[in-house]
Parts: sequence; structure tokens; C-alpha cells
Amino acid sequence: MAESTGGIEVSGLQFAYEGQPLLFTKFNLEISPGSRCLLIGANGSGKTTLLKILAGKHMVGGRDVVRVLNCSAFHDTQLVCSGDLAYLGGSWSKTIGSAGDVPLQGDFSAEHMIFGVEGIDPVRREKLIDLLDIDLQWRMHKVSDGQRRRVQICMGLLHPYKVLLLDEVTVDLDVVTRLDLLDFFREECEERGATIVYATHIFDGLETWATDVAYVQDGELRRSGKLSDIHELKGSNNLLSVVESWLRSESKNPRKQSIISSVQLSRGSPFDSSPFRSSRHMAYYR
Ligand SMILES: Nc1ncnc2c1ncn2[C@@H]1O[C@H](COP(=O)(O)OP(=O)(O)OP(=O)(O)O)[C@@H](O)[C@H]1O
Repeated sequence: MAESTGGIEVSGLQFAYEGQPLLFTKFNLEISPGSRCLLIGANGSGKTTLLKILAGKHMVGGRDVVRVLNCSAFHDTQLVCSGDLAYLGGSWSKTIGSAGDVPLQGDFSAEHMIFGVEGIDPVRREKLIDLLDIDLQWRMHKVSDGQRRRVQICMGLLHPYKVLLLDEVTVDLDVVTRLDLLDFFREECEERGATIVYATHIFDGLETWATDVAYVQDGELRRSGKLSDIHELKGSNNLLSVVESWLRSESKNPRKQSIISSVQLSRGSPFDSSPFRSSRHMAYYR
């Protein structure tokens, strides 16, 4: 395995959006180098905000609060400029393309966008184009959401990052592309010592992919550590039903809670008897 220095360390993070109550209060998190960490939580629990803070997009406290690769995520701008710290999130779906956060309008080809990034190893670029099955002639304003997403992902991965933050970017991908991409990420961690944090609501195939998990509820870290240490997973090896039970137990809606208590007692998870349960192809819809 390749050598890597420094993962992610958050200590005593406080954060609130303007005019809003604190979302994170004394939040701590440690993700060791080479990990593939799943960031899990209900809608609105703070995953995207946390990833953006880790990506250095928000200034939070001093230099020591959010450390990535032994640097300050916000203050040490070379982290992002060098490509060592990469963030892949948001969607191009409603725009034609994007340069960072700036939506682009016009008739761009996939080739124009991908080959427009300078200083890229051509072998890595070819590998990504192949992996994501990108047709370089695609016109960005005429492709499907999933095709546009593939170009976005390709561009986000061109630089060999050391830390990659993924915010639900596989949602538009077909199942084959998603699984191939997960394999690619695993390779990146095992061969180059890269660290990946992946926020998602789609758990298919992740039981054996992830090494770590961080579960956030209303801005609080409820669980974190090795996936192999999660005792609920030892019996079932079904991450979806384990996460489902965590989310249901935190739900303020008694109807949602009662489903889990009655159904889990009898047969594990409502998905076990669902027609959608067995098919990876239905992962998209979950
Ligand atoms: N720009 C903003 N201004 C004010 N509040 C915001 C802003 N963005 C997010 N929030 C609030 O912060 C909280 C956390 O939002 P965040 O997007 O981080 O959640 P999430 O876990 O990523 O959710 P999801 O699973 O739906 O993507 C929510 O209550 C949300 O309403």
C-alpha cells in the first residue's frame, strides 16, 4: 500500500448558517488515511454542510479546527489548488456545464470540457473516459442527466487527489457504471493511499466497499469508526436495514418509528419482502 500522511481531523467544530441556530456544536471527527468512509444521516442532518467545511469552502474557527492532510482545510489554499483535496458534489443537471460553482451556458463537447483541464496524466484521463464510458462527441446541452454526470465525475477525478469528498454523486449513474466507479475508488485507496468520504443514501454494494462509517444526526456525530465494529452488521451484513433502523429510531414521526418496531421484530426489514429488495438495478430508486 502507498504511503499517506494525514487523514481528516475535526476538533471542536462550531458552525451555523447566517441567522440560523448552530448546526454543529463541538463536533469532532477523525478519519484515518486510506479509509473509505461512508457519511450517513437523514435529510438535513448536515452531511453536505460537513463535506463543504472539510473541502475548505467555509471558514470555521482557527487553523486547528478542520485539518486535512495535516493542513488547515480553509486556510491552506494549496490543498485545493494542488488537487490534493477534491470535492465532488452538486449537480450539473440544471445547467449545461460548470466551471467550479459557475454554471456555463453554450454548446460544449465532452472532449472540450475534459481536455480543457491542463496538466493531466493522459493515461489516467483515458482510464476515466473508458471507465465512465464517455463519448467525447457528446454535446453537453443535449445529453441525459446521467451522461452529464459522468462528464462531471470524470473532470472531478482527473487530478490524482489524496482526499476525495463525494456528495451523493452516483445517484444518476446506471448500476454498472456505479459499481465500476466504486471499484475504481477502492483501487485508489488501496494503491495510492487516498482517503474518501462518501455521503450517500444508496447502500447497495457498500457493505464490502466501505471501511469506516460516520453517522450524523441533527449535526451530532452519533457513531463513527470501522464498519467491521458495527455489531448490528455482524448478524445481517445488510447495511440498508441497519441504517434504516438507525434512521427510524431517530425519527420524530411515531408512524415511521412503529413500522420498524413491528416489522423488524418479525422479519428484519420491510425491504426483505419488497419486490425491489433483490435487484441491484433498483438501487437508484431507494
Ligand atoms: N445555505 C443554507 N442556508 C441556511 N440553511 C441551510 C443552508 N444549507 C443547508 N441548510 C440547513 O442546514 C441543515 C443541514 O443541511 P445539509 O444540506 O447539510 O443536510 P444533508 O444531510 O446534506 O441533507 P440531504 O441528505 O437532504 O442532502 C438543514 O437543516 C438545512 O436546511
